[in-house]
Amino acid sequence: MTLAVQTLEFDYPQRGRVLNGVSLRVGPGETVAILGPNGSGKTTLLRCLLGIHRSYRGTISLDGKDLRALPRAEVARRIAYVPQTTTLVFPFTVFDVVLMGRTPHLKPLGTPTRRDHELAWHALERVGIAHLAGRALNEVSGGERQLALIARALAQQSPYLLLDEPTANLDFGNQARVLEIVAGLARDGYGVVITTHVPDHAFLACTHVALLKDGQIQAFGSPEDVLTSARLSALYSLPVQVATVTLDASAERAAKVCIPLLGREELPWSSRREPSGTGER
Ligand SMILES: Nc1ncnc2c1ncn2[C@@H]1O[C@H](COP(=O)(O)OP(=O)(O)OP(=O)(O)O)[C@@H](O)[C@H]1O
Repeated sequence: MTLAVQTLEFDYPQRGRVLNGVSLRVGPGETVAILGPNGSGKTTLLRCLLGIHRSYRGTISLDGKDLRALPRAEVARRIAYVPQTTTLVFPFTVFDVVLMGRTPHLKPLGTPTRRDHELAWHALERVGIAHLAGRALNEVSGGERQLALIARALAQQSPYLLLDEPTANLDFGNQARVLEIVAGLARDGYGVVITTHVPDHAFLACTHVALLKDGQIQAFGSPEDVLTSARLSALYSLPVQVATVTLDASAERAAKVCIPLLGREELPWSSRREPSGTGER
């Protein structure tokens, strides 16, 4: 049971090669963060994984089957997608939009059942916006809309979820809540892929991380192994320090944080740097 990408290449006709030799995989209980600069190919990769871009070379297999050989409805039942933004022409309510997540499970011309309604409510409650159910999606804030789109994907109950910058429009608290949801989904056995511009989020919520630059994977593995100062500095072309911050006086609880140095010699707050060769990455 995996969503596996092997030596993927993709070209846009006017742009040329955008993905080059990309390989990675996500299985149940795993969350892969794709990190990379603007324009490195993250959204294009997600679009290939969703079967939207089909003219790629290489292979994408979904639970052992070639993605391109699967009917679109089957792909939709197995992979849910949370886009960066959505604008709706019609004034659908938040609840309507979440209920649309059940569409791949409906019979042709079928209408949602009571169970579908229950699953939509459950998804709204899980992301903490049940109180917005009756509001028009176009009239809630950008962050609330993002949470509604995540709820729609949860209602879809697909074993794989792809989220394109799920924390982009969210305030600090909602970013943490979404990361908690993402980590919880993996614990519940989903396979999750997120794109993000925040390396710290990979430390906080992901089991794996893939670094993508100019359409090529620079490294793939656990955040602990992959997110080093050297790799992040090369990825973003600026000095980045990965530091370990202790969370209590006994230093038993610690977290890794990624800090762009912005020309500073010293880090801006007290932190425990790991010995050279292990933490000083
Ligand atoms: N429809 C398209 N036609 C032609 N070129 C495109 C198209 N969509 C994206 N590109 C180009 O492909 C490259 C990768 O774009 P993509 O959106 O996948 O990057 P990204 O890593 O998701 O970027 P960002 O972090 O800014 O969202 C960019 O150079 C972009 O300009």
